[in-house]
Amino acid sequence: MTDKDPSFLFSGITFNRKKFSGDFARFKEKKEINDSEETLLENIIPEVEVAAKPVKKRKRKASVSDPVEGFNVFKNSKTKPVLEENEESETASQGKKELYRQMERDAIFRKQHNIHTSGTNISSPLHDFSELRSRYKCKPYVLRNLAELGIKEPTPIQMQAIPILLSGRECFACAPTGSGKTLAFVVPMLMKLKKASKDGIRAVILCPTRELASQTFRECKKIAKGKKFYIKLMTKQLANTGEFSKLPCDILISTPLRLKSAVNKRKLDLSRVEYLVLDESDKLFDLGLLKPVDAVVKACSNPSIIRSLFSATLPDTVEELARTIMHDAVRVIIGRKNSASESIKQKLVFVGSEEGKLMALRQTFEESLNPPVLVFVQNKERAKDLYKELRFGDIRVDVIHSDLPQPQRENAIDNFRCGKTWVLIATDVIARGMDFKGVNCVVNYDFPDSSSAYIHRIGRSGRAGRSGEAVTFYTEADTRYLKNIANVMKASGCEVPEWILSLPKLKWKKHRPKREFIATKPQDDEDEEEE
Ligand SMILES: Nc1ncnc2c1ncn2[C@@H]1O[C@H](COP(=O)(O)OP(=O)(O)OP(=O)(O)O)[C@@H](O)[C@H]1O
Repeated sequence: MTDKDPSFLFSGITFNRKKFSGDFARFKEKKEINDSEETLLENIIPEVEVAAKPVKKRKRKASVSDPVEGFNVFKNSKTKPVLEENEESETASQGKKELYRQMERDAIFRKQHNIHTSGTNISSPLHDFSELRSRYKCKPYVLRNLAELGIKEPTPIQMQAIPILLSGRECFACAPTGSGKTLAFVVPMLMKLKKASKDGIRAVILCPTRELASQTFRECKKIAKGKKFYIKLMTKQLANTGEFSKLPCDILISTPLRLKSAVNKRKLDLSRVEYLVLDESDKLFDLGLLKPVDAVVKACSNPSIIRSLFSATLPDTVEELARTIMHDAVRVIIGRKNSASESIKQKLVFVGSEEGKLMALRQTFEESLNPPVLVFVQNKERAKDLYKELRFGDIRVDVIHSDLPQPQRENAIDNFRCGKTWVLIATDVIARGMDFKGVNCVVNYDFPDSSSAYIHRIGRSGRAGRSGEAVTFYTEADTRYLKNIANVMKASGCEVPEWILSLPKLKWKKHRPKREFIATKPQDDEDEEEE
């Protein structure tokens, strides 16, 4: 990027200050708050949360007005109303008392649902979807569609993220895999957009993979059913030939690369976008995708845009980066940050060497194969190799990786979804966000390259309150990295052998060792045959 074309994520946006003087003043004020790190940390991050940066914990005395976790956030907040009864009129003081009571009720409710928030003046959580109507005048079609999909009660992330987004606040949210994050941003987006319009693109959802983008597209359509919204998926064809200037589009769902290329090459205008969602945000902020994401964020230049970030894993580095682009954002964490879903039974299996894996997998399938099963490997070559080994057996097996043409990738997903395929061999291309109903078991044939990869992979099972199982093979070479996975397992309530927990702590970047070929016959035999 040139100096004239500064990175948005790192340098901030430049816009016409005169034209948007009102908005600029608003941002300037917030920027000043953000500039003071102490103010930010003191006011936004409550002591109960894992702070983005190490902060000295201030000792605080318990008081009667400080009954539950979370409530203190408001007490410490600089924007909080201060009760000074002598100076206040009776009515105003009554109003404030009621406000505090409401805050206290909210804090109790959040505690019951494991919702942790930080930020000031956070909207009360939803107890029930019917509140969308009573509190926010939601149109009946949303409630009707939710009911038709069998969705009765909001999940904790929906309870809190929906009212935050409806109140016009930015938000970064971290909630376990399969906990309903998609609807947590789709529902408020549709409600805020109100009705279809032909005035350019109004909302963008960025997803790291095409499969996830098309799944999110379908989810949006389901919730918008009966209402004539223009919801578009950025397909290859649309990116290459679409008439963007005439395209009516309320919500555009895309991967970053396709969207960036449409913006650059075909002059797609994102300057009117009012809502931007970065789904699987930590993946989007990975080095490989950061540039196109940055370009898209920059192209969405509307100063009143509301951005939100969602993921099941939110590393501190991503949070720090996110803070540089967000304005007065509310942070919502469900349960513990960066933890696996508690409904998954997790197991580690020692297989000795690479050769041992194939035997272990075959044995596992012989003993009990309870489809649908997902088997994750380290890369596409290994996915192809493992598929070759398994495809002639009795098991209905298929494979998905990024070398396959798009229609074949879609077929693999569809066949797995409808039960035609029992075992799907996959690379991490489908490790995030994909919602396969009722995956019974995830096998990590190859050890995941990070603890967040582990959390996302195994999170393809145990979704929406269902139970699931995850088996992770490890070899001698993987042993050094066991502890990180074991910590995730322990935090989600699984038993882990003590010796693993006492292994030395290792700073883990990416564990992607060169692995031997997957083959039934040892490589030496094959060489002999060739000779
Ligand atoms: N309130 C609800 N009640 C019941 N089921 C729900 C509810 N909200 C969403 N679901 C269902 O839960 C499943 C998982 O939802 P979703 O894919 O949004 O999870 P997620 O949190 O985004 O997971 P991931 O982190 O893996 O992307 C979906 O099948 C969805 O339809």
